[in-house]
Amino acid sequence: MKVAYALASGAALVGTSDAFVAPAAVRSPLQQQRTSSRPNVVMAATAEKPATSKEAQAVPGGVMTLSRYMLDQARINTDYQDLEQLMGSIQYACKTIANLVSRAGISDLTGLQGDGGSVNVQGEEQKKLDVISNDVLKNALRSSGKLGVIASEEEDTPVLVEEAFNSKFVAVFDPLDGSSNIDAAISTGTIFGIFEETEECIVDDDADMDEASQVCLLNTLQPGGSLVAAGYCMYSSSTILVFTMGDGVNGFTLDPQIGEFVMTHPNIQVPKRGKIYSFNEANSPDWPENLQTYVTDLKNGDGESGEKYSSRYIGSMVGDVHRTLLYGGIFGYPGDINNPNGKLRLLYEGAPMAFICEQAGGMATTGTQRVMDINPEKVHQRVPTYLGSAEDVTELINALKKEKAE
Ligand SMILES: O=P(O)(O)OC[C@H]1O[C@](O)(COP(=O)(O)O)[C@@H](O)[C@@H]1O
Repeated sequence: MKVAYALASGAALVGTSDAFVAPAAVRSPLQQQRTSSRPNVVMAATAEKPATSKEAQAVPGGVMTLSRYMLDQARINTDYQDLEQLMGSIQYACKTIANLVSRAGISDLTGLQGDGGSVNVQGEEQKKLDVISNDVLKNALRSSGKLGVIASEEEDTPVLVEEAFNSKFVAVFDPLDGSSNIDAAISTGTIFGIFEETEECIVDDDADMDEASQVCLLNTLQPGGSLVAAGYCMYSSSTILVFTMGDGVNGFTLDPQIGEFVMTHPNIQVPKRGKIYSFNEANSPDWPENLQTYVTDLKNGDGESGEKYSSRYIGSMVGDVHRTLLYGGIFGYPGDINNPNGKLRLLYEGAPMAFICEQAGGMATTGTQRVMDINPEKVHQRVPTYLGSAEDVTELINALKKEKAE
């Protein structure tokens, strides 16, 4: 029996120190049974005394691999068994994409897809690796048998997974985020979000398939607050997979020697405040004046902390968010006079990253509301996104409330 549910928009933020926890009333069965499932080492970790990478890795008889971590979760809490299998497919896909990305220049995988290039539904030129990564992830997710519907940046519309009707999950993903950087071998990444399928998507044998598939396709349009898992895999000097299942955030580094993701970043906690801002300032002339003032103040040390901030911007959301989670500060892609909703896509960029950031003790906002509270209307809709340290994001929200120059 599956339970259809939706996150009550406007649910109050509970407890800023630890990651946001949806009020019990609106947590899915999978979300409700989470508290008791972290391995002791990670449980013992605190912001003050986080478990060292060595401690987190060291488990009886070897290292804490992602596979082992998920097996532990599924043993502790049977509701994780389906997610354990799904994460198996996701990590396989990320290892494959990591290998393709690292050999792109060697195996002629740089450059645009097809002769004369091809564009996706958003009019963006597709890189060869955009298309290949999309296929790798789609096939891996399909083979899990756990997915009914998938939505991808590289697919015009959500795709129904015929062979998995009566499945359990919906996956949304950006197979190769920051692909504009791929030919320069600068960090890129895969972003994914997992929702539970809603009741309406259970299809009886004699159901009208077209109607059913329409309903199922709509299943992808769920708010971030309904995510049951989200993560990213960064392809950079190391390949690091960071994810949450709604009870904290853990990071695993791909050890090429054993071909396994090994836990290296247990219980990631984003610092309460940072000293780095990360925006594409080339767009600043088109930004709202109060945002321009906010960034100028950070530069001059005229912000709340009185610290002079530094600027870092890779132009790959995964790279910029990963650094922000570890070092603190604020990353954003604001709306501006030309693009009121900015550039980042809500469903497979904004919402999954917001879930991870909140689970790590940070915040994620559009400037006026939690990114996680937005009910998507379109699969590829964009959303202004600011995320990072709680004190930095709060300062930004207050700055955006300020009227034109006082
Ligand atoms: O070049 P810009 O305009 O600063 O945009 C960079 C942003 O666009 C993105 O590359 C968009 O993602 P895709 O590469 O998946 O289309 C983000 O990763 C990044 O944060």
